[in-house]
Amino acid sequence: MNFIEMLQQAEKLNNSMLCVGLDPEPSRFPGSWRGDASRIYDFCSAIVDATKDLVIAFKPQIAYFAAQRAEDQLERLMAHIKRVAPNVPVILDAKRGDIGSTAEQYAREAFERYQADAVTLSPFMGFDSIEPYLRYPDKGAILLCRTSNAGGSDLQNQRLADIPGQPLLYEHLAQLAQTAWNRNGQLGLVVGATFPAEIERVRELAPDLPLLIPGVGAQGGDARATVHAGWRGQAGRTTGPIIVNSSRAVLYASAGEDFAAAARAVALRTRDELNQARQA
Ligand SMILES: O=C(O)c1cc(=O)[nH]c(=O)n1[C@@H]1O[C@H](COP(=O)(O)O)[C@@H](O)[C@H]1O
Repeated sequence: MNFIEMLQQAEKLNNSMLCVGLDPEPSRFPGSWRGDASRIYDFCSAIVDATKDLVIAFKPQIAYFAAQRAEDQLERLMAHIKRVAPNVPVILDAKRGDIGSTAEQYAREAFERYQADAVTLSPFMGFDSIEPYLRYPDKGAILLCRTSNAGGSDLQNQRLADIPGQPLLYEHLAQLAQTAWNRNGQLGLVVGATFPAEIERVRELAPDLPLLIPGVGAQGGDARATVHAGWRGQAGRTTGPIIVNSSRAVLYASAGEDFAAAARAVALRTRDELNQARQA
């Protein structure tokens, strides 16, 4: 089963568009685990166990592991997710982007070492920096397009005068990902929940692609507006799935021993809020 099929299956099985982001910060761990980087696996696997029936995907952010010299714990966590939630795809958030020969190594890291089902990529270096990931036909490659941060506008909202129609950079990217770059149907796009109008524009330009939408929860993105802008059921359209990520709001819902139950409660509430927006 390829990444897109896995997404469709998990969406249906768990009735969910919610992705729980795994961004472990030891300083925010509960009780006696606080500050202890050796507990990263224990913390994340408890979150996975508590939410695995509520999500369309999990998204570990590699920097949180690498910064703590905890890559071995990330390997164990990936294996754990495959064991306890084999139907839930895992997106390794690494935002890689480099020349082809180096990209080959990053692709090996994501897909062979960590066994990720998809990886996030920065498309700034162009198609030959993306192509090595497309050699893994069952895997997904999700390109940054219109990111959730304020500085995303610095480049992504610039107009490209030399391209017919003079699109904004993020619009051009969405168009390329929907068409010429999407050789094997593996691509997806990142669009921030903090910019619903841009989600709608990307959805217009890339109707078939999965959209990874971070920014609900801690960054204040509106779940309802996100679904209205990006979900497939609107106005009779059939479009790719949306994967709405929340990390800190779920992970750190409680600083006490009840952290996993509290994470589950927030994940459940967010999943239901997203689902309700499909009806309204
Ligand atoms: O690619 C991403 O996942 C990403 C893209 C983007 O535009 N904005 C963004 O916040 N992210 C990631 O999504 C997560 C958001 O975390 P919270 O703000 O805690 O929900 C972090 O892991 C970010 O690195």
